[in-house]
Amino acid sequence: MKKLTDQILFDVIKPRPNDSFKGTYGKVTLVGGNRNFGGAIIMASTAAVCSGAGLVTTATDPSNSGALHSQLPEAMFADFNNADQLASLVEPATTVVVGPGLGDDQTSLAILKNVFEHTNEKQNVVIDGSAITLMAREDLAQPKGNIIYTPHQMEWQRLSGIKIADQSEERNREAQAKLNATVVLKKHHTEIYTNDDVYQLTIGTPAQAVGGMGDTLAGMVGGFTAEFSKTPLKAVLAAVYAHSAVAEQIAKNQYIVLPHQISRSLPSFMKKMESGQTEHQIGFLN
Ligand SMILES: NC(=O)C1=CN([C@@H]2O[C@H](COP(=O)(O)OP(=O)(O)OC[C@H]3O[C@@H](n4cnc5c(N)ncnc54)[C@H](O)[C@@H]3O)[C@@H](O)[C@H]2O)[C@@H](O)CC1
Ligand SMILES: Nc1ncnc2c1ncn2[C@@H]1O[C@H](COP(=O)(O)OP(=O)(O)O)[C@@H](O)[C@H]1O
Ligand SMILES: [Mg+2]
Repeated sequence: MKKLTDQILFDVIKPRPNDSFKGTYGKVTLVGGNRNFGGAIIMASTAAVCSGAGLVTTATDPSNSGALHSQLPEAMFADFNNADQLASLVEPATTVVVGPGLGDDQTSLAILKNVFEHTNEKQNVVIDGSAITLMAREDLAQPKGNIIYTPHQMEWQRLSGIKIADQSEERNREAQAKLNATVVLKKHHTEIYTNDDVYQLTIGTPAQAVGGMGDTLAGMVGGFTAEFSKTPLKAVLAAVYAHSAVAEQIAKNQYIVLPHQISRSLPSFMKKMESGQTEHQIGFLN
């Protein structure tokens, strides 16, 4: 297993070219947030915006529109029940993020199927939370695209059939190979399984063990893969590393880290990273 270091941040986060505009930094369409879990898709969307994605659209239950607009005016809203509109937002996206707070009822399933029918090989498709649970339960085929799963251990058990206690590197590798997808297996010291290698995060803190932390990671993976689209795997690794690096900094002064605090710290964190300073050399929050 290769240990991730802060080098991945410097490899990926570079100064932005002067001759660029929002279109340079990709489009992210996020799908999720039923009536009960609106917070999940708002946290994911916040992470995508704060990561620097050029354009972010959130397809969610209409009851979340007011909260989304007031929390995150940078994001556009769409009703995820409008099948044609949803399809038209999935098709042009650089990255689609589906699952945070989607829920697992029949409406959630219909929305997920619609998303899966409209992705294409050129896109990154981040499959998180309820979308993983639904795929496993309903035995849905994997959609087209560069697929990135972001399961916690129970979601990985559902998807791979490997019980949490049996989730060894060898067994996880076998399951990843069958999927032919990137798997970000979230836990303390998250592991990332890819077609070529297995990476391990060696940072991160139990102060991150709060609801919404994974929703935020899914949005960051969405934002980074859209913004740094020429190197999608490195973008995933950098997102995973940055998520915990920022959390560690915040946890120096806090017992727990609120997920949205990570997102809101990203612009200043990424500014420091573009100049090649390590997060240990600088107090980026100061
Ligand atoms: N504010 C919100 O709207 C929130 C919405 N959420 C959404 O709620 C939906 C359900 O997700 P949940 O993960 O809560 O529920 P799940 O039922 O999918 O998973 C939780 C179950 O897995 C078990 N488990 C075992 N190992 C675990 C591990 N390493 N990490 C987490 N759980 C582990 C837990 O004990 C629990 O029984 C998702 O769509 C998610 O995005 C959650 O993210 C919480 C916050
Ligand atoms: N003890 C821990 N140490 C480091 N990271 C943790 C710890 N507990 C949880 N996390 C991180 O928090 C996130 C939890 O994701 P998830 O369970 O999907 O949360 P949610 O669905 O509530 O947003 C993952 O990124 C995981 O790695
Ligand atoms: Mg989750």
